[in-house]
Amino acid sequence: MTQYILALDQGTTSSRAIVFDRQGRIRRTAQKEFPQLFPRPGWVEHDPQEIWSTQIGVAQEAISGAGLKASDLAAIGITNQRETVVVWDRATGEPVYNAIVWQDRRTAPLCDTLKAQGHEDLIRERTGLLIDAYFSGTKIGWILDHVPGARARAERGELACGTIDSWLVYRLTGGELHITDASNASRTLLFNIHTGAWDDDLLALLNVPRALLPEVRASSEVYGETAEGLLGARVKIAGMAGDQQAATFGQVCLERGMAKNTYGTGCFMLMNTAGEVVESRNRLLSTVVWQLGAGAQAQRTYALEGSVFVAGAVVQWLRDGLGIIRHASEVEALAGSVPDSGGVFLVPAFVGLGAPYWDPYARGTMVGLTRGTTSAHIARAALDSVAFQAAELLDAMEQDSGARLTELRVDGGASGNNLMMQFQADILGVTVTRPQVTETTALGAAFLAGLAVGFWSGTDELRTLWKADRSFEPGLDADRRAHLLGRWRRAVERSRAWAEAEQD
Ligand SMILES: Nc1ncnc2c1ncn2[C@@H]1O[C@H](COP(=O)(O)OP(=O)(O)O)[C@@H](O)[C@H]1O
Ligand SMILES: O=P(O)(O)OC[C@H](O)CO
Repeated sequence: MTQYILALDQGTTSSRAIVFDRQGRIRRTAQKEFPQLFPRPGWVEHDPQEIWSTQIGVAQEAISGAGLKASDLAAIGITNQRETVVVWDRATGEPVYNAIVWQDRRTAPLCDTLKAQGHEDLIRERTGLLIDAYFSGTKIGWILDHVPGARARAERGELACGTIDSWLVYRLTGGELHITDASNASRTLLFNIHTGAWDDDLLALLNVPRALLPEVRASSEVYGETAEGLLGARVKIAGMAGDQQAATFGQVCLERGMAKNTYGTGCFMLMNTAGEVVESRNRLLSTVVWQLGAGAQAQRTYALEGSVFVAGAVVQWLRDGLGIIRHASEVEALAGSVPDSGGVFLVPAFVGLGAPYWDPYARGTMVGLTRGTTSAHIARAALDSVAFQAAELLDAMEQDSGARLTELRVDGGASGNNLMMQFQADILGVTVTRPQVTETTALGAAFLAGLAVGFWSGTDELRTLWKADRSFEPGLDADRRAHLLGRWRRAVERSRAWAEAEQD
């Protein structure tokens, strides 16, 4: 009997594969990092072949490491770094260019033009997004315009494009399926989140031929099987969602008003708004969090999202840029060696600022330094900055949704930092709860796949599988909280528009 689900989690810095059992517990994990390519300042690329080879490699390793065979798997679920796009030749499967990664800023000038032409309202209304180089649409246009012959080949239907989920399914099925799911499609700037279809006006605006695009499917359904010979037996591919949406599912935030925050490279807070697209007045995104059922039965659930570009990455900077720690895990002891940041505020706007500012020209800033400032104060300010950014997201989310949060569920690599999680609860004034399984992104993909093949009976069963590990209760009074947030906002103001000024 098939007792396991395999989740493939293709992230920004590594490919992971995790085997889950019926209790939602991890049986085996395999992970492999791959190179980040920075061909020019502000450009970030991945080699799509490397994405594929690391992903299939860890899948094989996880299955054999668990002492299993592919025939022991009930299904595979896929989750992925979002917005990153690949364009490839339909006949040969060869990419025509590297994957352009979500962090890549090369299309910022084009986005400025689209904004100046007044397209922001149309885009917000149809896609729930705003105009920013973060999303896939302008990246696809860039590849078509810069790879010789690509636009003509795309128009003749010879090329295919897709986010990383599409690319993996295409390769897993031996080129049989060219599909995506609604949660990934909703990050492209080309997808109408109300109708659940690619939008001709947006395709025309961004000059993307329809023939390039994948078919949009539900997040939980049997799409097909892995190709013969790939894993030893053919396995059903039955779940697909963008990583932040999958984490929301893995945290079983299934009710309206429930929210999760994932602390990885960046930090992404999503609040379930059920069947309603809530229009943000605070520059948050509205996004499809998952689609269950297809065709006339399609049921799309939406979320408000706040996207912060630098969270755990600020700790990497302390390690690699400043050299004040050797391992990310050392930051807690260093930051905990002082009672607070000693008045230092660090705004990690290394690649501009995401929500709610969306300022591509902001840059990192440190204020409040004195002769008494030490590396410990800087480490503390770095951890505080992650919590302050999340607090601004929650504030915006509560205003937009009218919901008052009682608990924030947290996950991701940096959520293991107890000092940071305690400060997060303090500065939010809300209980912060960490589950036993913090690999909730992969768990969510497993849940979506498992539901489609009847491995789990339904969402009620999933609710029983989620278990809290530790809760952090808020301990700051409201005045102190408001004071610290006020100072943080002053620091943010000092970081804004810096790169723009430099160009003048
Ligand atoms: N103890 C810690 N405290 C703070 N940040 C940490 C800690 N351990 C790891 N991190 C950060 O967490 C991130 C890795 O988390 P992960 O969820 O694997 O990210 P991603 O999926 O984006 O690659 C890194 O940016 C790292 O600096
Ligand atoms: O790969 P991660 O975990 O850094 O997530 C990246 C996000 O999906 C970008 O939108």
